[in-house]
Amino acid sequence: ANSPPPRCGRWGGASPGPGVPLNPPAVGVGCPGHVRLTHSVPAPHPESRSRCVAGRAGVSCLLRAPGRLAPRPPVLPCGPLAGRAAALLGGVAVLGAGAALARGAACCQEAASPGPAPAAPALEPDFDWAEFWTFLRPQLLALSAAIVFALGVALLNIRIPMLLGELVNVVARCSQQHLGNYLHQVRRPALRLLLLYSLQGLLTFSYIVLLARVGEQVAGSMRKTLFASLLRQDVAFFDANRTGQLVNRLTTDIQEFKSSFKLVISQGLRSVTQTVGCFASLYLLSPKLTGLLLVVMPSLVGAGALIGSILRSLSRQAQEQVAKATGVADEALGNVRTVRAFAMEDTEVALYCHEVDRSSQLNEKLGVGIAAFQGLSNMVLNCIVLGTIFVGGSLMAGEELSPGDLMSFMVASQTVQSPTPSLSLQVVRGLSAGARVFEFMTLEPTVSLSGGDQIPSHSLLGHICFQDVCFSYPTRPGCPVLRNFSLTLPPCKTVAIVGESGGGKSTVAALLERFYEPTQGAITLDGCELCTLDPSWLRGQVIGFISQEPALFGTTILENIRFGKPDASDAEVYAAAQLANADSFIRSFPQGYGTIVGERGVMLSGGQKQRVAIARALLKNPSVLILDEATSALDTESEQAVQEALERAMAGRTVLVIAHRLSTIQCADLIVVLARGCVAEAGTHAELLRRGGLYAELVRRQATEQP
Ligand SMILES: Nc1ncnc2c1ncn2[C@@H]1O[C@H](COP(=O)(O)OP(=O)(O)OP(=O)(O)O)[C@@H](O)[C@H]1O
Repeated sequence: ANSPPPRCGRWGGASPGPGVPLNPPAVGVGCPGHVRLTHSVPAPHPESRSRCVAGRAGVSCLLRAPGRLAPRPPVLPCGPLAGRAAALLGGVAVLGAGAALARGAACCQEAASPGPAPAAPALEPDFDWAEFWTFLRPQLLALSAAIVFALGVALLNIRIPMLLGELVNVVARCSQQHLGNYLHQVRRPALRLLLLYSLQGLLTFSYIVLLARVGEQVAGSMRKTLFASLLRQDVAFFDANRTGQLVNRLTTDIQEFKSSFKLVISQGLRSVTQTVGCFASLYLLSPKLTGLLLVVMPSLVGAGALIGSILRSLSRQAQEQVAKATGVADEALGNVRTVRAFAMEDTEVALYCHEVDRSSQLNEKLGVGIAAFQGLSNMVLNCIVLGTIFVGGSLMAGEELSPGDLMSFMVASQTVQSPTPSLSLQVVRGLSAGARVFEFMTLEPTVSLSGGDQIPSHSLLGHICFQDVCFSYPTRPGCPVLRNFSLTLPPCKTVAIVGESGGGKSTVAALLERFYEPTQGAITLDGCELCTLDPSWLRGQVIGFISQEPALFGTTILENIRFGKPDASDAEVYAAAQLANADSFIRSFPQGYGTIVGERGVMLSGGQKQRVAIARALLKNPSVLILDEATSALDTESEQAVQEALERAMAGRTVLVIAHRLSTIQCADLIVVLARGCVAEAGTHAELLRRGGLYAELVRRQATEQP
């Protein structure tokens, strides 16, 4: 009855409406002087209040701490089939045949087992064999040895049924002819069998160890390369892909690929060798019985392939549904404070139950399919065993076949049939998982992380110009956010951008950080176009960015501050913290700078987090500082501490302030009102008030909204 609300668009931002560009001239200020920001009007803008709740949930943060999901335990290849021969001696060939299919069924079941949310791309990417080869090549020696050992096991599996037949013949002869020296007669074939079993055990141990090593090395390198590749991608890439999907590629997909790879080498190679070898042995044992098998086998394999493809598709649907359910849980748990704040626990539980129920239905359907497949296969395989005994018995009666040959035939024919169903399913799953991993591994970002010119620190002024910049987000190419936007930020001056929500203020900061490239126009730093400058130098040494919702990592305060400059000494960290007004509160903690801040800094207050973030930004001593609504999420008391820190931090730097609370930017050298993607008004606070335009209207509105 309580059908849950659709999830799409829950966190979606409003798209900008069509705007009329005003095309104002480029604006700037020239008078030098120290700037102090005041905070005389503490009343928050209503938008700021709403951000205070949503922002804490991490919805609008620019930086996110990477999620960590524990990988599933590795799946070892299935064991050899040698035990089956002994079982057959006791006349339980039926169970042996069923066991092989049960493994196939188990693989299907595992396929549908819960895991982290997988990616759901519209089109399945192709598997990149060339890329795969680069990971495999360093492991070639170990892999070759593993293959040789696995082939050795396969050859022994062909040979063992023959020896079993010989042993049965000896046993039959002894019992028929009542030979007294039974032990003497069976000793030789039994010892040979024992030797082969031992060798088979040793080879099996060796190839599994080697394959585990190769699998881990390949998977490890793939994980490292994929992670490095993901971190290199453009910010737009992260707009388009959910974190859960990306983490899934790093964990589940690589795990799946590794399991399939190992299974293909261990079982696939063995089964091909065994099938060819066993058919040859079967033909030598009895051409007539082999002919019978050849008539039945193709139809069995065909039917198996058909049912297998239906099961695979069901398995994929079930896996996607499980991922959907996991996604709902992931989102709710990740935003638990927002869920709590809105008393949405029951709705979230209902939503999760809905997805889990659908997943259970699909998995039950899959279970029915697997059961039918297994039941039918068991019946057919047992009929083959029965047919073999029936036809073989009549051949034995005509003395065309010995009991030992019949035994060998039955064991060898089971070896041929066993590995097929689970393997084909696993190969398909492994290839699609591998294709998803390689898809992002080979993706090249449009802006590389490093490379380009650097301005020597002694001549760096921090003079920034936006010249007729037009911009649309790559995920919304038809919606222009900035239209012929022009602005100059003179060195060591503070320029504030104000305007309606969604007007493009944060976008200006994102372009300056080169998170995105302008669609048209240019941005220059001291006359050099940003696109010619080294992005890692620009972000690492020139620009300090402090956002409304600072993203901290779940480690110590010291390490969080040092994130701004990894080679900074402890003394430098303490100095930055003092400048950021953070040193005293950090030292008041029992562990001081060694205090763990919790996931995304959850164990610190908003104001404390912000001051740690300011210290982190100041540690690199940036020439340009961007403050993106840095105090709007704070209460008056915290704001005061942060504001003091910011004022100290701004001295002697070019500063771009994005503000909602107009009270905080009254002393800026230049205030720019952004409307519909371009500069609608520009001037000092006093000038703009005198003009009585948009800015004056904003000030008036904020004043009346004060409690
Ligand atoms: N990553 C993104 N992908 C697509 N569109 C975006 C993205 N970020 C912002 N937008 C859109 O761009 C427009 C400008 O957003 P921006 O965040 O720059 O506005 P703003 O003036 O800073 O707003 P606010 O004051 O509410 O923070 C909005 O319509 C928003 O929906």
